[in-house]
Amino acid sequence: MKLNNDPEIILDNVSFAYKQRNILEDVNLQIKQNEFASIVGPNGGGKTTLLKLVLGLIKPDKGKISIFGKTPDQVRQRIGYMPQYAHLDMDFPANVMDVVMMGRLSKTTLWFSKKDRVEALNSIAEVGMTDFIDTEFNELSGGQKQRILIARALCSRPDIMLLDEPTANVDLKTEENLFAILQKLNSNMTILLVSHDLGFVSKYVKSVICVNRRVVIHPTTLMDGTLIKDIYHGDLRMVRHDHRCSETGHTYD
Ligand SMILES: Nc1ncnc2c1ncn2[C@@H]1O[C@H](COP(=O)(O)OP(=O)(O)OP(=O)(O)O)[C@@H](O)[C@H]1O
Repeated sequence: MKLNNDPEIILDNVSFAYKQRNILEDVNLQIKQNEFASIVGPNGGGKTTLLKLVLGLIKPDKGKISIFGKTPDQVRQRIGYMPQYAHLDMDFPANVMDVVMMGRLSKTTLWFSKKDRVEALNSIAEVGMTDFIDTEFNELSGGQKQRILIARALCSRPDIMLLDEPTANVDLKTEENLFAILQKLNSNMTILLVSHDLGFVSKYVKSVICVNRRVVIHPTTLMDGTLIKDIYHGDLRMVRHDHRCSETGHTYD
């Protein structure tokens, strides 16, 4: 696979406000192909808002967003999205296959093709859930639901995957399994993932985007200490914070 060194996602001086309340201000961000970045920051800091801007669900008040050199709307089909689990209303009967097939719905056709079904089955296999194809979504455990939601985002075969807290409410073992799935996918797609953890992230994460009205990108440092591994039960990377992320923005020590 040939890597393109030009940034895939560019946010150029982007600001966004809800009802005149500034949520994101002067955001400059460049994400390259095959990046695996974790988006961290305090509650209400603007992480989901950042994902929605990249998806084109909301538009910047100021500045420009370019993805593969186009607007988010123009490349929407190339982006997979897994929304925050807590925001998902799945209070209707649907089995695993139905839920994953929703990821193949397009604006142009109202029916599914054989290819749609094959892609859905492949995505379910990729997250290790083939045995659950006919199971009701609501009967799955939290971790199994998260896997199926990843499969739903995956089955449109996106070049970029946006995931909003995919490991919320799952135990550490399940979290590790989900990250292992994402690492495999990262070999041919760019991954941006909102995470609740501020100090440590999975060893697969290459950089950390810190969002608190303003946005700063950090490198990650591989942890090889057994103590941290014992405490967190997994291989982790530490976020190198050489500044403070505060309400008023980012100040350097
Ligand atoms: N549709 C909306 N209308 C008005 N305000 C909104 C709307 N959606 C989000 N907000 C506000 O924008 C701010 C940023 O919200 P956002 O969901 O981006 O934060 P977040 O960093 O993802 O938070 P969390 O960690 O709690 O999920 C919050 O103060 C929130 O109340």
